[in-house]
Amino acid sequence: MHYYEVNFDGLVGPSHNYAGLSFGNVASQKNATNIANPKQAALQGLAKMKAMHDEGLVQGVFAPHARPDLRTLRQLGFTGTDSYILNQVSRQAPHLLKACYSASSMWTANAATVSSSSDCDDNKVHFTAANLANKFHRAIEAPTTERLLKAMFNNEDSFAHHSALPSGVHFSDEGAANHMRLCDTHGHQGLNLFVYGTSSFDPSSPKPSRYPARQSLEASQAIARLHQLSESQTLFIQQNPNVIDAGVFHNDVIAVANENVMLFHEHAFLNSDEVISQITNAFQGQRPLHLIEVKEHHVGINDAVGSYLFNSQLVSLPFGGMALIAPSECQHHDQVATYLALLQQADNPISQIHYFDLNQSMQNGGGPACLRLRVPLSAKELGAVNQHCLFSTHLYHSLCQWVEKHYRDRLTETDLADISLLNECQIALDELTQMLQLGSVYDFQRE
Ligand SMILES: N=C(N)NCCC[C@H](NC(=O)CCC(=O)O)C(=O)O
Repeated sequence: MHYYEVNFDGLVGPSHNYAGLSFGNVASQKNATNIANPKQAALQGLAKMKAMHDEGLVQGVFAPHARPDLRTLRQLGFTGTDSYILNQVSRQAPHLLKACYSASSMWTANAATVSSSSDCDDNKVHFTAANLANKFHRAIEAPTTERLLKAMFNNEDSFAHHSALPSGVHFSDEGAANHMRLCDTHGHQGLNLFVYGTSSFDPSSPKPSRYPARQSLEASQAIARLHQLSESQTLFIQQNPNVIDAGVFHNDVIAVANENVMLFHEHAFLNSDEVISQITNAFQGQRPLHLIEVKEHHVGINDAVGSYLFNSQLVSLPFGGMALIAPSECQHHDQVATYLALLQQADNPISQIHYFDLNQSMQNGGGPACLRLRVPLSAKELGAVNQHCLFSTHLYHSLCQWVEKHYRDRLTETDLADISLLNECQIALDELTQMLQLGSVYDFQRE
């Protein structure tokens, strides 16, 4: 049966802003005081989805979360009307208002870990929503993510949903951003690579010293168990703590894989030579494995973090070959652009490189690969997906009109206390859930 890799891109929410919330994510901290343009951010994301769809790939849309997260603010002791809560929190705890207003759910590579039915014992596609325990503004995402996933993949014969792992740092889990899969084609058994920052239970495990490790080994192990993955086809690989300290807060900032190709930086993993031989030995595919290592003298770690080269999407094209979907920052970085030109010429399946302007998301540390959740699906499973969440030219036009109608083109911290922003967000999202036929997934629709 034919299999597809469907990319479900996070639609940028109407409250997209820069709040400096992610310690260890260099871009988020650097741009903390920038003025955001939510309208442009959403349109940039939609342009990428449209281009992927036009390439002949199957593309999906992942709805944003409702912000501000009033349920969390009430849980933290704020009471009264919505407008009173906004007033109180903006005076007493502006950092909480920023956290509860973040549009961070746009980075759907962190929404969940997904396993192909070809890899799971029960032949279902498995989803575990990420608890995102390391950052408060992201740790509040899991309940809505779970609801959205169930509304999009609403079929018990094909899909198995798991709740987020226990909250707290021990099982800190950041989803698919730390998972790669190597295989012949999407429908074949894959080799699952879980990349973690450190172990929470083994004090001797190496750790970064400056920035936090956001993925724990024990979280990755729990997901492999929940998803019924074969032990021989699952590897747990430790990230190099030094690159975490250089701003590589997720593996997808330093490595990307698709089918039989993995593009990675020479410093991505701890004990890299050993990791490479483990991967080579465990890979069961028939096609040649292309492990493309980018050397420091070609692209230094800081240039990789600055350009987000490895946060490109690597996709198989319908008529053969692969395309690298890179942020335009790579095109404007001399050394990286030179490297990519060489990569395209070299003997490997990467035949095309496309650049996208995702600058609004990039300024918060979210490149092309952060903005999408990959879901490998057989033709039958694809038929079981909520079809209203699959991209089409018609949906593209409807979503662009919806963005034009509801989104602001300027948002700063002071706007967050304004009740009219809250109302605008709720009206927009209510309309969106009807367009995507998601049902009442948001708290404000359920109260
Ligand atoms: N690499 C992947 N897969 N995802 C990128 C996530 C970026 C996100 N940035 C933020 O949450 C910044 C929000 C702010 O500062 O306003 C984060 O650090 O979790």
